[in-house]
Amino acid sequence: MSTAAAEHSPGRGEADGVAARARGLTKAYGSGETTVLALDSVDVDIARGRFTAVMGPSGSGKSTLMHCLAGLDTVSAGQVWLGNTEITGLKDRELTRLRRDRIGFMFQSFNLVPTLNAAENITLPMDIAGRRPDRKWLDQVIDTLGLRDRLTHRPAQLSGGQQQRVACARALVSRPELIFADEPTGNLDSRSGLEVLGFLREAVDALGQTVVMVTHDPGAAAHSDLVLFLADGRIVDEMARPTAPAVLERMRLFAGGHQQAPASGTVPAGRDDAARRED
Ligand SMILES: Nc1ncnc2c1ncn2[C@@H]1O[C@H](COP(=O)(O)OP(=O)(O)OP(=O)(O)O)[C@@H](O)[C@H]1O
Repeated sequence: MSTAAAEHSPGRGEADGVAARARGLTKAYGSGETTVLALDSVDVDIARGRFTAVMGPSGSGKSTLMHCLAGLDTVSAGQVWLGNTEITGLKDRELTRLRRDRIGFMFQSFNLVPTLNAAENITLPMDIAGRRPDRKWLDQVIDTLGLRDRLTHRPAQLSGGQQQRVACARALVSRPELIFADEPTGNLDSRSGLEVLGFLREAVDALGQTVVMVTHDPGAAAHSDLVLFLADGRIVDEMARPTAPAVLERMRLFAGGHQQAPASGTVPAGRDDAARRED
């Protein structure tokens, strides 16, 4: 099915066009009888200035979709655009530059450099690229994420939630067009998970960023504006203004008998209580 996230977005200001788009996106792994069709002709529009969650049973193609939209993986067929740039067909070097300049990534493992302090970790990608961060924006990100008094701490001196906030700031610092978050709360206790979701929400609401988050957790998905449901490599449904019970119910419908219970440490739903800072 084709999604039209921009039309479905709730009233948090107008969505401003499409940040990423795929048409007929197909990804097959292997060949012959062992071929796995991870994505089966997916059409999707990711609305700019929105928080989109991608859900689905294990193996439904969530990570593959994210990797193909982010230019981290090649496609077997179809087209992908970031803004107006078609990324399918770009050469490796062009893709590397596009990812560096226009996309932010947050993964389950924070990938912070242990010998660098928080401030150095935040600006590392820009330092590597030889670019200077916009000081005003950097300050805004640091304050929004509540990291001002943690900047000189190294990762080992920070809690899991604080480390994930640093990872979030690092993803935001170049003011990317699109932030991809793969299970960003997966390694966190529920309170830290809530914090991170609150900050992703704020990145969208206060800083105007666009976030796509892959998650297994209906409570986490409930913080988004729109949930896309994947099953067997296809987008089979979407839900605007999600709530955790409604997402869980929809997951049950699409899991085809092997429904996943939310993991322990599941993040409770609700946006309003999400931004509690524990400093
Ligand atoms: N490198 C690969 N080689 C072969 N098959 C792969 C590869 N990567 C993914 N697949 C297969 O593609 C399908 C989709 O995988 P993907 O990781 O995108 O699913 P997912 O929904 O993210 O799963 P999970 O929730 O378990 O992370 C699965 O059947 C998987 O086994």
